[in-house]
Amino acid sequence: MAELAIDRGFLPAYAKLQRPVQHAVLTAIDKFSAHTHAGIHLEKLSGARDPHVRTIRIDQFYRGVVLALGAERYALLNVLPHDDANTFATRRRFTVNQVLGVLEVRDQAGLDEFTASTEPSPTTGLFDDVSAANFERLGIDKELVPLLRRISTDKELEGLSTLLPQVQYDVLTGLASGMSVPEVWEEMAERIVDDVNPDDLLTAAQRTPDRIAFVSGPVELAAILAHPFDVWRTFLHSAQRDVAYRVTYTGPALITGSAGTGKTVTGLHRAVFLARRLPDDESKVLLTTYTRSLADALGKQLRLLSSDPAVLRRIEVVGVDKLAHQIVAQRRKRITVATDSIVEPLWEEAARTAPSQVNRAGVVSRVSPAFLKREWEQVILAQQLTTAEAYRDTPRKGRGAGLRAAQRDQVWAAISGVVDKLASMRMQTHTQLADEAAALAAGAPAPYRHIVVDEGQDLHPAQWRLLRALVPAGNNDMFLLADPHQRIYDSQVSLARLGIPVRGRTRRLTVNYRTTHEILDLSVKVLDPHAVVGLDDAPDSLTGYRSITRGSRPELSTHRDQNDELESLIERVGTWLDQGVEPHAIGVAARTGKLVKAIRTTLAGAYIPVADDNQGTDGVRVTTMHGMKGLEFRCLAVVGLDAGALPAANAVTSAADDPLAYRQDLQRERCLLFVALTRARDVLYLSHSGKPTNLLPALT
Ligand SMILES: Nc1ncnc2c1ncn2[C@@H]1O[C@H](COP(=O)(O)OP(=O)(O)OP(=O)(O)O)[C@@H](O)[C@H]1O
Repeated sequence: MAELAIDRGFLPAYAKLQRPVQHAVLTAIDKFSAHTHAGIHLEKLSGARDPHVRTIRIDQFYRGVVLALGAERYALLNVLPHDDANTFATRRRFTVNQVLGVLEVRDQAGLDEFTASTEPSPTTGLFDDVSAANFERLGIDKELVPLLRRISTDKELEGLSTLLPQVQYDVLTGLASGMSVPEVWEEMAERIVDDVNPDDLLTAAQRTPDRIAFVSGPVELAAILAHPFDVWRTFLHSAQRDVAYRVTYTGPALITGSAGTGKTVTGLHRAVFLARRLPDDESKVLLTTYTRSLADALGKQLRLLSSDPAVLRRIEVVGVDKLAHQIVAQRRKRITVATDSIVEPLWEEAARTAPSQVNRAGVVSRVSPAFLKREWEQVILAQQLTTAEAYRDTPRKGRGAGLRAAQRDQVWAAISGVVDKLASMRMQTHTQLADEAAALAAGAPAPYRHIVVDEGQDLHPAQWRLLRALVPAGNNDMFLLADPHQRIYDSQVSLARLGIPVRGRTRRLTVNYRTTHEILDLSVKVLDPHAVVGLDDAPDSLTGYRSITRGSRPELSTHRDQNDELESLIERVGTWLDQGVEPHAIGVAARTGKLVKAIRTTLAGAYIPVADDNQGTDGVRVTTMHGMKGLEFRCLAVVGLDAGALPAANAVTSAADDPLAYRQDLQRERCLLFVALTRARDVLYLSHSGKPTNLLPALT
């Protein structure tokens, strides 16, 4: 019986078809599976670049393009109107990558045209440093090398993006983005195979799950086609697949990768993979993340990925704060969480009444509320210090200028005042709850078999201690996803010191699936060029971080005052809506809650629907840059990018008071802007009134 596999490119093509054509496609697929080879009308094409390509009738206007893999197996590549299908089919050639043994497709006619229209580079070529032998080692075809020698700019290379086989293009963009040959090779190393047979397309296709899905039957096919836009459900990038589907990690694994590299997607696949392998008892996977709204989003995506009740029953999705709350609630009924609006005034009062300090240079300064709060969370709670003596002796790594013993006593007294007040009000912050929950969990049997953590870069040590206590140490215990470039709170965590050793089990994802090249280029320039330190205590660089799509350049709009700026925002959002962008696919971000409020009122006043979680209404999402974490939008406006607002004055220590803290605070503000900008998929609009922030690079 003939068997049909689905190519990745077929899904977006299917999504665009009218319902009756989609229906005809399903009928054709059904017939295909029911017939033997002899019974299927597969048409060979004259002039085809590849003898294995065929077309198949869908209806009187549409044809499917099919690749014969051998042994009565076929892959459905595309469905197009008759003439377009023929053009698509005749231009393409299918080969086997000489190093990875995977199936490759190239637009051979396009490559021929490109070669004919490109002059040899008169200046330095983009790949002058890469020898022919190294190209071969990285799986680049010999026949392509003369063409590559003609490429001298990123833009020219990009002209090849739709023509070259994807894996070879990935290698070339890696090299062009500054990765060395060994670094690119390292990324491929685990996937290299020895016995590549260039004529065996079937084996090659079976090795290419990021392109070709062999479908077990009509049920699986229907599940894939039910959400054709969510390609990630079926086709993971090979690097994502490698980490998500590895059978055994001999302990905690850390997956890093900057914004949009598919960490969440990879974590979801891992959770489902682990759940499927659990024995049929009460064993569970915990899938957790930083906030409740992120956990809700994870839950929704999880249900998109798997509808199997047995799998869903075994995966518990819950935000880490709620988790802590639940655990403490099992012990005592009355828990009152001290929210920011309760705690902030306490810190302000403590800072106002604390004695002023004199630093080593003799400069007198007052402690700020933010300093006290961070000192409590990042030193005292992080290290579980309970006495002034313990605090006096403790290292304050990463916390800026040193404090002498007398100063530490003053700081301790100020902080204790706040902690005592909270206790007298019988209230606890989320971090305190996590600390208590961690202690409770450590004394009880671990309830989960596996834990998957998304957005790990912002978790507090107390939250890590809690998670550590909830799963027994061993194979596949913890699967952690984090990006230190998106750290927007203060937690500087060393996993090793928290009993979560990831050495030898860290992997990095580098391909951004969300954001266009143009948006990513701008976003990366916002970050400090110095490498940041990851949760594994190692420097985390952005080498090789790249996008696979192109789009329009981000636009910076300048205004004389805020009213004018908001008027333009209304116009811009209105244009997006008129263009058919759905309200929920539009985001607006600002640095402060105050500006967010003003924007909401302005948009609502212009009859633009604004999302409101409290009321459960859908619409354009307007939120602070902090609230943007983990989200994404087709069109995004980031407004209020004024020098006076970003970096936010109250979030940055003065450089004169403490140069190290100043640098850290500035870095956090950069990360925050980076998080906001990288939420955009296709279009990014920026605006300011007054002097623009200097965190933003010049836009040309
Ligand atoms: N293999 C894939 N195929 C198609 N789309 C993908 C793939 N992997 C990720 N994506 C898409 O790219 C976008 C970013 O993915 P995801 O949110 O998982 O990245 P992330 O690394 O968690 O991002 P961030 O850290 O910025 O929140 C999503 O729209 C996702 O659906």
